[in-house]
Amino acid sequence: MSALSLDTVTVRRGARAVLHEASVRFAAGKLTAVVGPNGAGKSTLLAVAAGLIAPDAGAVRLGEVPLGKVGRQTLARRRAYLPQAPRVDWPISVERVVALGLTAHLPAFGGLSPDLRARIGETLEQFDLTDLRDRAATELSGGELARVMLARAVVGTPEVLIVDEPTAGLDPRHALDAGRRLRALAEAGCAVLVALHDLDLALRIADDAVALRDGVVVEHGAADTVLTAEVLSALYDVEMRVVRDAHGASVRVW
Ligand SMILES: Nc1ncnc2c1ncn2[C@@H]1O[C@H](COP(=O)(O)OP(=O)(O)OP(=O)(O)O)[C@@H](O)[C@H]1O
Repeated sequence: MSALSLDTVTVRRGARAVLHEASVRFAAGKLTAVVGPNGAGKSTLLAVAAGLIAPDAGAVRLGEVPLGKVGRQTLARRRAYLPQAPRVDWPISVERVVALGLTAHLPAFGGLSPDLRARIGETLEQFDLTDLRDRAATELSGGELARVMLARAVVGTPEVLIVDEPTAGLDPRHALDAGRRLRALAEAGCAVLVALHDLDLALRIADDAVALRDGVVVEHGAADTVLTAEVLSALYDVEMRVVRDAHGASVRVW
């Protein structure tokens, strides 16, 4: 059974299908990179998978259950979604932003249990945010805020984590850290879906990959069969090579 699946899902914007009959399965314990050029439909695929957009045709299922039949609180507990370039609009501390990721886990009344407090502390630590915990989130740099929002998405240990371009704006160390955290979540059993323009990171962290172009899933499978020179060159309309050495693989654009 897949943790999350899309079955011939179509999303239309006006007369145009920006996602066309997409069928993809995301397994528990796997990190899937969603790649493709600008406008290919990656964010649309992620938003429909998260239940934020209702498909015009086809079905999205969490486990065996259609998303429309999953209650809102259950959905908020079981899947986390982090959009591209998230914002915080009012001055709230970093620690509280991260705590918001636990909202669906809270009892209706009363404060945070020691357990949940400890989880917030551990998550701040993992994302190198302990020193920033009392800072207003509105006063952070773009990369710092990106780390805070990723921490908020994972603090509730979701079964399915959907993340749109989590490393945009991060410096190399924090981009790698974020990639490692996503990998660790997958290894702990979470189904992780990540839209990525950073193909080197995709090669490094992905088990599976989905290649999208013009709203169509052109390839879907094990990352080493999708993230190949042939597929990537056709996908991005530019000649690409995948170079492997003792340190791993990277993509070169010719
Ligand atoms: N609200 C909307 N109304 C009309 N068209 C839209 C809307 N949202 C997205 N689109 C169009 O749908 C297509 C897919 O957009 P999407 O954001 O999913 O692409 P993407 O692969 O995530 O792109 P990028 O890499 O640039 O972030 C694009 O052509 C976009 O212009």
